[in-house]
Amino acid sequence: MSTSTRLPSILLVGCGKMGGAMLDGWLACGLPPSAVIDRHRDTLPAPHVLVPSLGDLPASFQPDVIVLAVKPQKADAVLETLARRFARATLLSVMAGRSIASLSRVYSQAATDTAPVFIRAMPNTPSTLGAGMTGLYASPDATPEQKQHCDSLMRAVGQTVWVDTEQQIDAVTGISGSGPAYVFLLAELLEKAGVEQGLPQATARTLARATLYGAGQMLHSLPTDAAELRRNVTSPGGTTAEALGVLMASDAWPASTSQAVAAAVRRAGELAG
Ligand SMILES: NC(=O)C1=CN([C@@H]2O[C@H](COP(=O)(O)OP(=O)(O)OC[C@H]3O[C@@H](n4cnc5c(N)ncnc54)[C@H](O)[C@@H]3O)[C@@H](O)[C@H]2O)C=CC1
Ligand SMILES: O=C(O)[C@@H]1CCC=N1
Repeated sequence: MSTSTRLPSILLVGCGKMGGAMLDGWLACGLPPSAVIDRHRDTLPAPHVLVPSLGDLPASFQPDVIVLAVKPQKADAVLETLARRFARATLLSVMAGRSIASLSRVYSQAATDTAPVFIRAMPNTPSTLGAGMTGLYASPDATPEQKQHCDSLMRAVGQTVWVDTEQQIDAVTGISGSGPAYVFLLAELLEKAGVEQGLPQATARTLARATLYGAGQMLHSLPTDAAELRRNVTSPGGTTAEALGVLMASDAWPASTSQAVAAAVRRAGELAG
């Protein structure tokens, strides 16, 4: 997905699976001169700058937005060095769980006279193909321009929704942040079941992947409720009804999906810091 809005310049701290997925999308959308800090990233096209640590950044570099994409447990060391270099900054955190209160506390304790503004985003890895889904929450002191900068970054790699409370970002994490993993697990399990039913592995793999792709395309393109799309596949007395009788038993998918999402949300709360 491209965007006609000019993207802000960024300093991306952490370019692993999620940071890298977003960066791929931003580079494809004409990111203005920006910088990335990650020892494990090999290359970055000019005019962007790749450095192993903050101390290696050109002294004059001043990004519009600092994107935090390290593991939540690594955030404190990163924030302490950032606070000493960027007293006033817009920081977009994609870290699961870490609360704005905890991030602000670390920032303000690391240096005097800081005034950071934190915005939280919970993206997902389909961002690498421009098919991401990101939930955003801004601290009350964020300006419309700061929110617009962050929204345009995330819209450059997919869709965005803003939520009203910070707690809702944890729910977003349980649904769409972690959600691609649930779908990939379904692909694995369908492939395995196909092999159990006598199909060659490559055939089972193609069937599983193409089915998830086709069903995903229908969900994406049609306004129809998912329940109606499901009913359209389900002939009375037919094969799907038999399968759904197993999957829709109250102790099967309805229970396990709620429990799985609740477990993810609970873990996000534990990472708040
Ligand atoms: N992987 C996913 O699907 C999603 C991840 N997130 C969040 O994104 C963040 C990163 O997760 P992943 O990309 O999966 O982890 P990752 O381990 O793939 O990436 C983290 C990167 O941070 C780098 N790093 C570590 N310390 C650093 C430092 N001091 N300065 C600069 N770079 C440093 C590492 O070299 C690594 O490349 C996490 O906070 C996670 O909660 C959010 C949404 C989805
Ligand atoms: O597993 C995690 O903690 C991160 C956040 C959402 C997806 N991956």
